[in-house]
Amino acid sequence: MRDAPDIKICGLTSEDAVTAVLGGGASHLGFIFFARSPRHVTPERAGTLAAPARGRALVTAVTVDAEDDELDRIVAALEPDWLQLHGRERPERVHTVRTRYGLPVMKSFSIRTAADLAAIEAYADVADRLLFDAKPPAGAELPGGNGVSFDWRLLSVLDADVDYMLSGGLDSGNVGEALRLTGARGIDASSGVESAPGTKDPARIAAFFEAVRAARGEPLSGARPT
Ligand SMILES: O=C(O)c1ccccc1N[C@@H]1O[C@H](COP(=O)(O)O)[C@@H](O)[C@H]1O
Repeated sequence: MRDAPDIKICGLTSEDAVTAVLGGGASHLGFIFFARSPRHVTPERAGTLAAPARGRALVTAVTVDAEDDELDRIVAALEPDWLQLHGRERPERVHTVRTRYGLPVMKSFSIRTAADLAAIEAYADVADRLLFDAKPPAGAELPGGNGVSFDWRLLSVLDADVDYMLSGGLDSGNVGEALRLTGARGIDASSGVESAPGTKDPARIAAFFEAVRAARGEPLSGARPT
């Protein structure tokens, strides 16, 4: 059996959500720094929310084409373990960010067709991990967090050693299929575990973790030994 996937729950804005995500066994927590997002938090608020995660899960700062001064503030206040670059950052910029902060960088790619995967080659030496998200729908305000999926079978052309997280519209109803169809070493969910944009739902979070366990044939947390 494949190793258990990393599980990142992104866009956390409340203590209750952080508790639910840590209780489920997440490997990564994500905080969004993008003013137009309903999940946007200040660096200071993210730092407070992240406190219980230290030593239990990796804290990820999600930014979109952020300049150095914004990244400086985020890194100082949050002390993230990872930086997720979810904009149009070129390979040179990814390299600069990684070097400036000495942190691992996850670079996102917007996927709709097979041709969209061509972009990843240029990032092979500068990104520590890739993240595949669906291309935002026309007119979308956000570059991510839109709750839409892409055709996961497109990823079958990737070499087995490509380390990526899969995101885009994942929820408890489809994550099992996503794991079955892809070689994702990590999965990332945001709007699929919310009751409304920006409001994480502890029951949906718990259902997401249960669905991952079920897909892997692991005992469910509610199951009692007989
Ligand atoms: O969630 C947001 O609001 C967001 C804003 C700006 C950049 C990225 C954002 N979210 C990322 O989008 C993907 C997929 O989210 P979803 O599950 O489809 O809602 C995830 O990696 C988030 O980190």
